[in-house]
Order: sequence, then C-alpha cells, then structure tokens
Amino acid sequence: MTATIRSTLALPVRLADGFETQGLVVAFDGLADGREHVAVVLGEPGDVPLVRVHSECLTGDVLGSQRCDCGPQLHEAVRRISHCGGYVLYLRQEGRGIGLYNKLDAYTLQDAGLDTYEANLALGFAPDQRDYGVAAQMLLALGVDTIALLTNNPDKVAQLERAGVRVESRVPTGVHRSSANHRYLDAKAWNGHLLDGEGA
Ligand SMILES: Nc1nc2c(ncn2[C@@H]2O[C@H](COP(=O)(O)OP(=O)(O)OP(=O)(O)O)[C@@H](O)[C@H]2O)c(=O)[nH]1
Ligand SMILES: [Zn+2]
Repeated sequence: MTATIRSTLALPVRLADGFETQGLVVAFDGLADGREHVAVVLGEPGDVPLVRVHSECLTGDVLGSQRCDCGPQLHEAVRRISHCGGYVLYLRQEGRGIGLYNKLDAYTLQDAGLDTYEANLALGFAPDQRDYGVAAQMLLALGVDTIALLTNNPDKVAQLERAGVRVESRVPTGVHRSSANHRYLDAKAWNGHLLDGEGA
C-alpha cells in the first residue's frame, strides 16, 4: 500500500528547556491503519537522514510522567535530529498500541506488582502490539528509503527493513533512568531492548 503526502505545514518547535528550531509537519493519505500519524522534518535531511520513530505517550510526552522515559527521548530526538537533519515520525500508537485508557489500566496492574509486559498480557493484549509498517509508508512517501534510526528497540529496525526501508545504522537513544521508571526500563531490557548505551 502506497501512502502520499496530504499536506505540509511549517511550524516552529519549542522545547520546555528553551531549545527552538523550525519544523515542517507532514500529513499523509493512505496510511494502512487509518490513523493520523505525522512526520516532522527537522534541519536539512541528507541522503541517509537520522530518523526517530516515536510512539505516542500522552503521559510522558505531554504530562511529564516519569513512569517512562518517552518525554526526554522525544526532546533528545528533536534536538539531535535538528542538528544533523532528518525526521521525527510521531506515531499514534499510545501504550505500545493498546491505547491510552488500556495503558492507564495497565499502570494500575503495575502498581499491584505486574511488570509492563505482564500487565498487557493480563489485559488480553500482546506484550507489544505495534506495527511499524506505517512508518515505512511515511518514509517512502517522503522519498526516503535509507535511514539511520535513533532507537534501542531492535524490533523497529527489523520491521522497517521488512517493510522496504534500509536501516544503515542503529543510533542508540538515551536511557533516562529515574527512581520512578527503573522497573519499566528493566522490563524493556528483559524483552530485547538494547540499553547498552545507558550511562555512556
Ligand atoms: N502498554 C504499555 N505501554 C507503555 C507503558 N509504558 C510506556 N508505554 C508506551 O510505550 C511506548 C514507547 O515504547 P517503549 O517500549 O518505551 O520504547 P520504544 O519506542 O519501543 O523504544 P525506543 O525507540 O528505544 O525508545 C509509548 O507508546 C508509551 O505510551 C506501559 O507500562 N504499558
Ligand atoms: Zn511513555
């Protein structure tokens, strides 16, 4: 399935720490799951742009929750990518694809002792429900078929490669550990995330 660019909008991007840059927000037609995913073009992308495939996290990205490290990772991505040129793909895949309300239910189960993946299973979901095929569609619509990917998640690399995007390199993203998110980060490491760059 081929996606096409529906519209573009120039938008200044401002982070809470005062960092400012210019972004171009791109909307698409024809995305496989029918959701409103957007790409944000930052800096001047070269032949092998740096790309962050970021899954929506209202609690972390917007409300500053420290149960996860999504907010700091998003800000890191904006800052790094604006310097070297590339794309933030903001995917509407809240709660690893289970949605916001279910993620809130999962948090309640975690407060009773389950880890993040066990809580998904207890709610009747797969441990991680995300399909990154839409990210590949977006990149190909932007004319990008080779990337450097800012992630610690090997599944993102594998799925993008299967969907026709060449991941020339995986660039580790920061691990923003705090007293509130260490169980979440430990569970990610047990489930295949490469947190080897932590503390580097
Ligand atoms: N179901 C569920 N989703 C969560 C939980 N904590 C964070 N998330 C969601 O997880 C997504 C981020 O995925 P992560 O597994 O933390 O990291 P990743 O994006 O796969 O990996 P990186 O690219 O290395 O950051 C966001 O959509 C969050 O809303 C949780 O406890 N349960
Ligand atoms: Zn989060």
